[in-house]
Amino acid sequence: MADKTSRSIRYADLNAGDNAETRRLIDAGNRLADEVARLFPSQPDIADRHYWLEAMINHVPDYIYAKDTEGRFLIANEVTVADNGLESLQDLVGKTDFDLHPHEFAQAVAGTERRVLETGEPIFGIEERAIVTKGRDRWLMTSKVPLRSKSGKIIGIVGISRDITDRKSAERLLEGQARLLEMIAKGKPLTEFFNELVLLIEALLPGIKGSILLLSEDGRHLLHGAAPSLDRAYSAAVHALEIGPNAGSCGTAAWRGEQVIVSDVYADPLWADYALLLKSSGLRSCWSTPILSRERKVLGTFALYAHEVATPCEQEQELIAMAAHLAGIAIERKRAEDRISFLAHHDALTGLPNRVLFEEQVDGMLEEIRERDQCAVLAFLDLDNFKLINDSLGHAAGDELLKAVAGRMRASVRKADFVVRVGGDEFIILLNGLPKERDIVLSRLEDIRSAIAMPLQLQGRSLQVSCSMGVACFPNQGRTAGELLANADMAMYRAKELGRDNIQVFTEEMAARAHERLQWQEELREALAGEEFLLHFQPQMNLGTGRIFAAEALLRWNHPVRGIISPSVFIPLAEETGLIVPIGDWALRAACRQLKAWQDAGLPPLIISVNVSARQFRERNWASRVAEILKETGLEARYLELELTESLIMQDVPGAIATMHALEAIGVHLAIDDFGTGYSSLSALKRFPVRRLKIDRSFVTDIPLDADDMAITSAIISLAQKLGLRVIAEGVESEAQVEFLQKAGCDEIQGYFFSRPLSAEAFESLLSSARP
Ligand SMILES: Nc1nc2c(ncn2[C@@H]2O[C@H](COP(=O)(O)O[C@H]3[C@@H](O)[C@H](n4cnc5c(=O)[nH]c(N)nc54)O[C@@H]3COP(=O)(O)O)[C@@H](O)[C@H]2O)c(=O)[nH]1
Repeated sequence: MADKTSRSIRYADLNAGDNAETRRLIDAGNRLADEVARLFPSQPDIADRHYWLEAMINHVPDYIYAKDTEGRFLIANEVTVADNGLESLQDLVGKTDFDLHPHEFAQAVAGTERRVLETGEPIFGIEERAIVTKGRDRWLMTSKVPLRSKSGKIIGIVGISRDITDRKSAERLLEGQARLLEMIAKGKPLTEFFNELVLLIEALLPGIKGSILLLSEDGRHLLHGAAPSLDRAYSAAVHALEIGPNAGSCGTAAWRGEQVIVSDVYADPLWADYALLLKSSGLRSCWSTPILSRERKVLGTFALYAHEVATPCEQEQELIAMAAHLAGIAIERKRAEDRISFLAHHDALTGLPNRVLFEEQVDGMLEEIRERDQCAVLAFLDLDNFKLINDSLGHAAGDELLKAVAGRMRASVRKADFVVRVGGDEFIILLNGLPKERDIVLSRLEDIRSAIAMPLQLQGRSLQVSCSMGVACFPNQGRTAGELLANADMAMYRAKELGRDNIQVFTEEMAARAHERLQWQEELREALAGEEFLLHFQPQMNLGTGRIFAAEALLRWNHPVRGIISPSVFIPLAEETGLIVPIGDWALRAACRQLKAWQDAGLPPLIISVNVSARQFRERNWASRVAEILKETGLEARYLELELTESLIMQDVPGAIATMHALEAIGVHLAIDDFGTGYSSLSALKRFPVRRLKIDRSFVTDIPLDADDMAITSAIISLAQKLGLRVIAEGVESEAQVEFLQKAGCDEIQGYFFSRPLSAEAFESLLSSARP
């Protein structure tokens, strides 16, 4: 039983039996009872009270102290003594903060205390920095009150300070993280971000130094990222370090893809080749952690260096993990941004800069060239017949061709030159810093053209592609990028006009022609709106019966000032602008309406033949448009024949065949115009649902003088006969030609020999007079 007669409650006599656990409890209880009796005697005296007080303040983990009016320590608890690096209270008493701490810090403390002494007002809960615990920088939350004598006179201050370093660190970490995340969100440069990150970790782990290294694109080397506090010479020596199984902490961490802790670089074999590099910095241990992507690919390393032989504690490991994670996010984000920016400024297929990048940089480049008083050349380049290759070999082959050509262009120019893919098969080349001699400039461009024209293998075939180039020189033929581009474009247009596969340098004459072309285009638009177009009709005659069986509708432009204009002048312009589509529709509608009117007027039955341009024919659902026009005009489809040129069909044979079948289904007849000029193969010809071949005028013109033309014409006629097609010769002007054609077995003729194209009224009279 417990002894309740004294203040000391003892359990000494309690019988614990054989139970060891119970024995231990009884012993602990007795020890506690002895301690309580010692601390709280039944009759405490002054000395006891003093002792209690001292025991109490020594149990408190906060710093408690009193100082006189001169800032000298009078008394302090044990933790204050110890954390100031002293053995006993006697060592502290009489000393001031100036004796213990750096001047700047002591002055700040003295200032606060002076305020308390002078005002007599206490100060509660201020935050102040302190250097305690063997020189470690701490944060304290301090309250100071005046110390008064019994008479109420202020004789010093009493202070109590709580170490809030951990809380401050957590706050600083949070603030730092927020700042870093903001930097990522704002897309700040990576070096700036890395420096901030390393400095934050260094601030949280005093004495520790950090570094970030980035894995090179080839994945073999580590490149300098940031090391704001490390020796520059060391950072320089580490830059481009090859990663490997024994390449220090960082090289090995990047190689293994896992953390490598080297507590003593002088003793660890991983550092055998590198420890000397650290010698002058006094660093001893290095802990490196790989920075990983979301797919856990190594992007770089985050390393901490300490001056002692050490391994990271739990808190340090947490900070390392956080830093490596944030660095990973920043790197990935930057790479994604770079990729987006690259895609926005480059052509995805060829990797060449695109027009956006060109426009962003060209003015700056021209400015530099101007400052250096040099010349430059801007070439606008277009591949010849690219569409034909694309359509005949397919888009994949077209893409391959573009990539190959882009590579050849890039390889033919210097690094400082600019090769841009504008779109499709169009490119811009800007050659910098050239001499003024025209011959040298042209020979450089000829080299590029030759490089492009070298044979290349595409889908197992050997191909050669030519290009047309228009050139404008800076500064004489354009002082701004816009002027140069416009002038080079005009020169390129001229190169195309001259049969492609050549280079043309801009001249003022080209500008004048272009200006004129623009004016024509504008007038064409007005012509369509102002109903300035009309049709003439040229009869087609059956050689066997001598009867007019058809009329070809031929477009004319009745210009208010220039008078009647031939379609050979305006059709190419209309093709270029796309105006040929509405103009062609107009011609088709007008031709159908006219024939229907003649039919209604009781004229002999006739076929109306209408020319179709490539652009019109490629229009989506063009066949349905033809059907609509027939419906609208009331003409039966069987009276309409559409003339498609051979070259139009050959641009896209499968597409053309599909549209031809759609037209055939409506009931419209088809003829191949200009036959013999478009290289259609016999096998292709067999697949075209056409009724008539029209021998091109160029073969008829020199009959009967040219034996070759006669041979070709005969061959076309017999080919048509074998394929069961009717054949008509155009451009027939003489009796000799008629005789030859008749003998060769040609079915029909059209030409000035019989009649020139006539106005509707004149044609109507001709038809009426030819009535049987
Ligand atoms: N897409 C469209 N093209 C059209 C349309 N209307 C005409 N055209 C094409 O314009 C080219 C020039 O036509 P045009 O100046 O009318 O010349 C035609 C005849 O006048 C000419 N011809 C006829 N007989 C003779 C001749 O004996 N000698 C000679 N020197 N020329 C002659 O040939 C032109 C008809 O050619 P074709 O169409 O190939 O039968 C011309 O390419 C027209 O096709 C239109 O509405 N849409």
